[in-house]
Amino acid sequence: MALQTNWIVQKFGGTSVGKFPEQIVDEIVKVYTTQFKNNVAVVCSARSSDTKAEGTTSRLLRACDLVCNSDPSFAEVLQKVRDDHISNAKQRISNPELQKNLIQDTIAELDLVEKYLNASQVLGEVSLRTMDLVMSCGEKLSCLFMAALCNEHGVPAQYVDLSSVIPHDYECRQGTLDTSFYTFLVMAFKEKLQPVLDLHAEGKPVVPVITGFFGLVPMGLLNGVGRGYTDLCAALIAVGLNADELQVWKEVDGIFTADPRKVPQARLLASVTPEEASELTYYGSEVIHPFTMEQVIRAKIPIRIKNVQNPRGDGTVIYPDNVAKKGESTPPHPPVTLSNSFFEQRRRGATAITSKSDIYVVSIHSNKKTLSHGFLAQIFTTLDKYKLVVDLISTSEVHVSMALPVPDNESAKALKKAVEELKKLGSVELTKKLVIISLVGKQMKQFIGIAGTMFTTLAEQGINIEMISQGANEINISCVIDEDNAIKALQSIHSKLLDLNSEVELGKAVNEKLEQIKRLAL
Ligand SMILES: Nc1ncnc2c1ncn2[C@@H]1O[C@H](COP(=O)(O)OP(=O)(O)O)[C@@H](O)[C@H]1O
Ligand SMILES: N[C@@H](CC(=O)OP(=O)(O)O)C(=O)O
Repeated sequence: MALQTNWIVQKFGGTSVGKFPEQIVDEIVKVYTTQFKNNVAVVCSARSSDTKAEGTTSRLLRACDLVCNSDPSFAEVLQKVRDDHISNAKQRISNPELQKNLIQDTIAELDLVEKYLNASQVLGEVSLRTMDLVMSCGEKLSCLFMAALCNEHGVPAQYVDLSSVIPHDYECRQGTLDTSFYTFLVMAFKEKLQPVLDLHAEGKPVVPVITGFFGLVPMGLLNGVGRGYTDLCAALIAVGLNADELQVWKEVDGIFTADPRKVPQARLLASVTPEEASELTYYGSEVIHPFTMEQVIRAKIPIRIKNVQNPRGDGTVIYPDNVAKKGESTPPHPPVTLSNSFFEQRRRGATAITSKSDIYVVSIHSNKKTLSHGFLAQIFTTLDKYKLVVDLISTSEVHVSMALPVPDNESAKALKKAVEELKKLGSVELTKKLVIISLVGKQMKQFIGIAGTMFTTLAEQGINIEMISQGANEINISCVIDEDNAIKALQSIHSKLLDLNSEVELGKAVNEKLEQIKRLAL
């Protein structure tokens, strides 16, 4: 039935490569290649030995910032990256030949970065292109190391560098990240992987260890895609290889009904739809880069989120609930071919709850009697000028409230300037230290009273609501509250709408109907 290629793409994040490289090789890559007989392609992000904020990509970007400010201490930051990678190589690679080559390659890559940054210092600027070149070093070093570790541990592996797949003149020809660009990338990746595919065809399988950095993107990778770009890279490789599954390995068992660090009762979800995964990521639960989904879903490739520290766990599958599986031309026709898990999925009202911190609310009260035409346009032009994005908005006749993420000093300064300009339109009120609480679920629109329960629960807890908004796609109900109440809000709403018992009660009537259909189908 299904057109299986036996290829599985496994993406490992920076902290996993930093903390658990041996487990990745021995308990994951080796198990999938030798025990499950899969063809495995590995994609890695830049190493973070502890947190992402202190990881290699963050350090390389900090070095770029220092150069921009004519601060020569960028060399010290680069030295940290150098020391970290060399000591890691010495500690973890014992084969003298492999270790020597790894250290040589590591030094060569970092020397190159130093050259770029020295030149930038002379020029007094770091161009987007240079920033991408510098950033690519993180994934190169990480993959050089992981390829060496695989070989040392008896898994034949080959380093594959995608950092130069985009031709220099590409920007002139295209300029945006559109479907044609993605199609081009998929073809370019396939070409780059052809030698590996040839080895497989000759019966000499080798695991490609592929840089999660994929070249000098039009507008720069940070501008165009943002941090977390390796997820997208892995997705495009999965499409290129027509993989059976894209596995995104993290340090959490999968997607939970809430952040398990904040809500101890949170449950692991067997599956979520791509829309739900996107909303959860956007509203604070860093699950997967949102651009990833579109690519693999088009190619009907399921994404599975799994835990590096618990490789035998099932994880969470991200897959549309209305699309046929790979190899099937149409979706499975209900109810006969539907599995139990499908029914399980149908039962719930809300799927998960998430919170996004560092939110400010800007409220503008127009000085005209009614909203004049152009009022909203003026507001958004001002916000756009200062590169500020709006997460939620609610309007009344003469009033507009907007929730904006202000995660750093730079955006706080930009907002201050924007507020000064907005004062020309009316009175402006700014409220800080807020969070957005979002309830996400594709089935929510079929349930009456979920929003009611959410807001009554907050009222019962004595939590004041600054702003309410329901996403136009009806899979998200959000509100803004004081940040001090975030955990209380998450836990109390979870207990009313997402704990196993509450869910059973809420969905009782629907469940009975589904059981009836199921019985009829058997
Ligand atoms: N709904 C959720 N399900 C799972 N994890 C979540 C959720 N919301 C927030 N998180 C948090 O997201 C983090 C993602 O895991 P991690 O492997 O650390 O990410 P990365 O690989 O991107 O660095 C976890 O620390 C987890 O606590
Ligand atoms: N190194 C990049 C790419 C990435 O995807 O990272 P991670 O997979 O660790 O989120 C970053 O930090 O943005």
